[in-house]
Amino acid sequence: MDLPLQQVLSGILKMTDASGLNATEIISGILNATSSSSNHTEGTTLNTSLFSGSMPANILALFPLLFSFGALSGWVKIFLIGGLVETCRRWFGLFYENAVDSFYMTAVFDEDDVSYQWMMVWLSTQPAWAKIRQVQVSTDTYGADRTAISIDADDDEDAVNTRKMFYIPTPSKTYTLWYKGRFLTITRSEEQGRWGRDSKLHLTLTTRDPKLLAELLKDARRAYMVCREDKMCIWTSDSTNSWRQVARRAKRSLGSIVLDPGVKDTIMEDARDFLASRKWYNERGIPFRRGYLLYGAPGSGKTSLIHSLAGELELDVYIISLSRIGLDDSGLDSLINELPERCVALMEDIDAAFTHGLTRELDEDLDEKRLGAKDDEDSGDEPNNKKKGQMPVPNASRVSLSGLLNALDGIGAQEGRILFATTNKYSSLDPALCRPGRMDLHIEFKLASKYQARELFKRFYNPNARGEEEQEQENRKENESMGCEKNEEDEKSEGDSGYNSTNDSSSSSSSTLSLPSLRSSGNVDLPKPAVCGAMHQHCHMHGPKLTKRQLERMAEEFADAVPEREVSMASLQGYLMTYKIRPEDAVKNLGGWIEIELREKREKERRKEERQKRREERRKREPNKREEGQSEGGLSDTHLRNTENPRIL
Ligand SMILES: Nc1ncnc2c1ncn2[C@@H]1O[C@H](COP(=O)(O)OP(=O)(O)OP(=O)(O)O)[C@@H](O)[C@H]1O
Repeated sequence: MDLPLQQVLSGILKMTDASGLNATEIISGILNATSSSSNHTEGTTLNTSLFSGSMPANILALFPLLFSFGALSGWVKIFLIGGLVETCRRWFGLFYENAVDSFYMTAVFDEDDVSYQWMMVWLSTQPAWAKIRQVQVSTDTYGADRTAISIDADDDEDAVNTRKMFYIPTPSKTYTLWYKGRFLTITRSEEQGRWGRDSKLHLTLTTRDPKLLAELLKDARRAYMVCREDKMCIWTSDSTNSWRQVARRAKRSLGSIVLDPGVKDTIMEDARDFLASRKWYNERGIPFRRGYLLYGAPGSGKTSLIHSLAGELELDVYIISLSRIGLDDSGLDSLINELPERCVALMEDIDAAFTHGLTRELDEDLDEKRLGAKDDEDSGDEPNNKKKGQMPVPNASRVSLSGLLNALDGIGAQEGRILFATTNKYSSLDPALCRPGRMDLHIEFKLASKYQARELFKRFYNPNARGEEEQEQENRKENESMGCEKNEEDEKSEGDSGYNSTNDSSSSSSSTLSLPSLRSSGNVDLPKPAVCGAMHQHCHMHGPKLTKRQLERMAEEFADAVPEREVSMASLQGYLMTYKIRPEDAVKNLGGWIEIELREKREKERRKEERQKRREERRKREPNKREEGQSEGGLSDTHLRNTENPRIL
């Protein structure tokens, strides 16, 4: 008989002694049962012998024992003792864990959360991090210029031309640091998540004081804000309807956007006032949300202004692309619900989602192609682009108007967000979309005025100059606070145009001209847009330094030649780009350029009118056919003036 069997039998003997049963009988029964197999298999275990071959009859003898009263009490004792031991073990484990935990604070940071980025940036500011010996190299900036240690820190030229590289914690490795005299460990883990690899940071801080962790988080947030203070983050939604940071841009100064006097200030003040009025809204039970509708001519600065305002208000921009393939009502709803509390949500070309789900340009192209094909058909000619002309318009967006309306002010719509929507087709928007509560402030952007042209010129050749509006404001403030007028010297110090100014401090007050590296021949052909690329190579060169008076004079001449509300600010800027360092030529050649622009514009308008006429005629011929491209969402042609009281600037 092998050892395990002996142990079992002796155990049974002990148990039965206590219960007074005949143990010998039981044992002999078991021995009989095992004898047949153990005879020819030395060392067979109890299990194999009991359940092999012809034994079932003998094994049955065990059952009366197992269920007999005396044996049962033995089993109960075993269970009780076992249970007691296990409970003690668990209690001890729990106690030990709690005892140990009371000396630590732990926190987990998920990669999707911005706090993960705070920690990564904070880590990079730690002197100990510079000495680490095992790292992962990454080109991800985690929303700030510096996460972990930048390898390119001393090699700026290289870093400008290529993507920067960073040291980040290796997954599963634990790093130890000190924070305010406390021991801190950081471990980064990577797991396969539902949509790809999920990264987490696990932090353990040896302290019993929860405030220390809060302090660390505050420090981390501060480090992050300092790191990105002149930057703003752009977020878009991915195919899973989650927000992803896609870019980090330098903030654009509000002064670089030239609008008619008062417009910028009105929007800025309104937005600032809104952000500071949470309590006011709560007290009155008004949803704490604000919507701005920027409409008007293309290239008039709508998008630029939004980005600039967001930068000024230190808010990130969340772009909601209504025409994104795969986005439907529920996706839009969840996107809007997931917006952070303080942010700028941007819906560009809000009309496009309900017409074709395509960009305006593509719309017009397709319209033209379709009409071209149709006209060819009408005239009996074989259309060259018949296939293209008959190309079905892909309707990528599945967002309905009611879905958008619900998402904008439904129960789940995020509080504290500022919504900016832009459109070039104001009149085609549904009044419900534009009503106060959804779009509270409507701002029209027109083609360039003479005032804008003049300010743009000044800005272009002296980016550091303050605009007329800013200057006036500043003067007003100064006069108010000091009660004195600006002296002559101050005036002079602004004499330098600053255009391509060097670091030489003397230059800031000088009013001399530095020789332009590239002089125009005086009679330059108007460069076509294609030439712009070639001109770029000169942008690092120095242009003339203009005195304030020269700049004013040129700007005035420039503005005189720009017809009121005929060309866009974007095209004016494009024109100036071809004269980056030749302001005089820009003024001289403007007349010719304007002529061409106006001719092209008239031509476009004429074509548009013709198209419109053809459409009308077709409609008359086929009255029952719904006009192509009209959306299912059914945007109303009713003009907004019928809506409640939107504030229109
Ligand atoms: N008012 C302006 N002041 C300064 N720059 C302007 C202004 N308007 C347009 N620009 C310049 O023109 C370019 C295009 O401007 P932006 O994209 O903001 O126009 P938009 O009105 O949003 O056009 P769209 O309606 O086609 O989207 C930008 O590079 C911007 O610098």
